[in-house]
Amino acid sequence: MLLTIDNFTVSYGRHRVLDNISLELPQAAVGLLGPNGAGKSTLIKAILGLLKPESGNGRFLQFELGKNDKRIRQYVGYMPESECLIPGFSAVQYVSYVAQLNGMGRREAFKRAHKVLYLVGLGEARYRNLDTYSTGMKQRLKLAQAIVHDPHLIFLDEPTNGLDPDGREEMLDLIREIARIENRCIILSSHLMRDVERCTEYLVIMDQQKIKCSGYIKELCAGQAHRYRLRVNRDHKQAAEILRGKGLTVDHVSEREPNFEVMLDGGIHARDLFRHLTDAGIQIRQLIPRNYTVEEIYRKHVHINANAGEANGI
Ligand SMILES: Nc1ncnc2c1ncn2[C@@H]1O[C@H](COP(=O)(O)OP(=O)(O)OP(=O)(O)O)[C@@H](O)[C@H]1O
Repeated sequence: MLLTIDNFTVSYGRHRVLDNISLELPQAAVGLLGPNGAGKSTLIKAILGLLKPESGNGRFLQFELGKNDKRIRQYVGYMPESECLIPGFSAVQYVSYVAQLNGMGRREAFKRAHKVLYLVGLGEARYRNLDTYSTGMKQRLKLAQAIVHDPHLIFLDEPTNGLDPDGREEMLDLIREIARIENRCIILSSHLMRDVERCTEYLVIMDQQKIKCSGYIKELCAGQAHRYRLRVNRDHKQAAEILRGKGLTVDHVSEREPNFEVMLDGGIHARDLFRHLTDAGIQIRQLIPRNYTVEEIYRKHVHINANAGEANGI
């Protein structure tokens, strides 16, 4: 296990943000998904020892949380959501400074700083004063300081915040590249489903101070029992009507593609579909189990009000 948390409770004053949560994370690329204010950043800070839980304990690799904070931070990189840059520094000064804070010697720190700045695409701008950086460049710089000491686990808190669509795609590509490095795990916290879907394989959904669900995305999204996507050779709307007329549940009839979804339950078999449609001269080209999307999993666990769709990346 990468990380285990048992009965963590964290509050800001009287405001409880994590309520007795327990979690086990495998060595994987993990997506931490939840609406604004769900407690994602708070969880990360508590794991890093930046906030003290009122109760509970946990382990990161072989280290007990809360007792080995300095040691843990050598194995962990953190790209915070908030601004963490030092005004007046150049990028190379800043990143090498962070490397030294993580215990690296001065020479080695500068060497690594140059390397990671090239990796995140800031090689040409590495001597520039970071106050002159654009938002996209600052996000890349925050990523560079998180990986400079080659950590085992990298926390990425809302890494695409403030980026335009191109910048966002580039950042997600970069994260995927970094996550592919052997023995490297990431925990990507976001309220944007697409970011999590693009970069991670294991999902944790948080809402209202609780962990609502966790598991490998593949398993969470595995086929819904009885629900199939059906593609036909022609006139799929007529095909859908025919099956409805036979008492089957049909929905998601596509406007553009010749397909729709059908439930095979209550004693109805695939052969019945073939029979009903062949009688009307329509052939079935494909019949495949329909998987959940991450969005559907999310909606199952998190109440989304009508105006929050955009904020949740839906
Ligand atoms: N320093 C603080 N003092 C008091 N309350 C805080 C503090 N930091 C966060 N909170 C509150 O704790 C709750 C959880 O905040 P947190 O930042 O952990 O959520 P989040 O899931 O990371 O949200 P976002 O996606 O907006 O970053 C929110 O209600 C927030 O207002």
